[in-house]
Amino acid sequence: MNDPLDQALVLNDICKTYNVGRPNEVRVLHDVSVTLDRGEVVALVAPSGAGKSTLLHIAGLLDAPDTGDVLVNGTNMTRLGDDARTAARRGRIGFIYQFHHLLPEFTALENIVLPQLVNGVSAAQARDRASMLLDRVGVAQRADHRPAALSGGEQQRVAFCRALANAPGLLLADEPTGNLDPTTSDQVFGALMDLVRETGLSALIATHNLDLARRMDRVLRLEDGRVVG
Ligand SMILES: Nc1ncnc2c1ncn2[C@@H]1O[C@H](COP(=O)(O)OP(=O)(O)OP(=O)(O)O)[C@@H](O)[C@H]1O
Repeated sequence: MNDPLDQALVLNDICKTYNVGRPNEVRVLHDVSVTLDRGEVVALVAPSGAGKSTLLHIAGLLDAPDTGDVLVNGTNMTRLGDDARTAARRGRIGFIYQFHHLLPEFTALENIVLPQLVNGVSAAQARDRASMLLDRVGVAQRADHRPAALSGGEQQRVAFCRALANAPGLLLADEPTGNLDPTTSDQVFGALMDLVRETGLSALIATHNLDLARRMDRVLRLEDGRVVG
């Protein structure tokens, strides 16, 4: 039996239904179980509407399952109160969306500094880490630009850095390059994978792009709210 501490993420028999008891009830996830070992990078491939975003939100503690358990680094998050769950989300999990969601009034650097300040890191340390991350993804020269002055690929690279700002053990990404043209998507995805591998992160990355999926350790398929392989 595996040591639970070797598992970055365990989803056990997750069920989720929206609008329970109403005519528009949608059963989205049916007994979904997923395990990610530490350092493993897994692609989540699913047709539109299959429940991929719902699953990522539950794994990222942004939404709660109706039944089932979510364990991050061996800690059962479903049993925690709201404050402890928020702290765990901030410190242990990085999230990347299809759209960057950077704060428009702050520079690239400041967007990566802010989540660290919220997590209690000193301003000097936070700036050092933000600079280091921007350098790793090749946008150090854009540190003082606001998001509107960056290209789509640069914005998404900055969003990767923000997700890694607090050195989480687990990265969750929902179509992280889905908003970019194919060439840029390929380059930006390469930068993300380099960063993930260098930092030894575990990651669950949803994508419709099978070429990108093949660059990960394993592909998990979700259909009609069930894991099919
Ligand atoms: N808050 C909600 N209330 C009601 N139904 C919802 C809600 N969120 C999602 N759904 C429904 O649940 C199903 C799964 O949605 P989800 O967003 O998880 O799919 P997805 O696989 O990520 O799709 P896509 O690839 O198109 O983003 C869809 O039928 C959707 O309409």
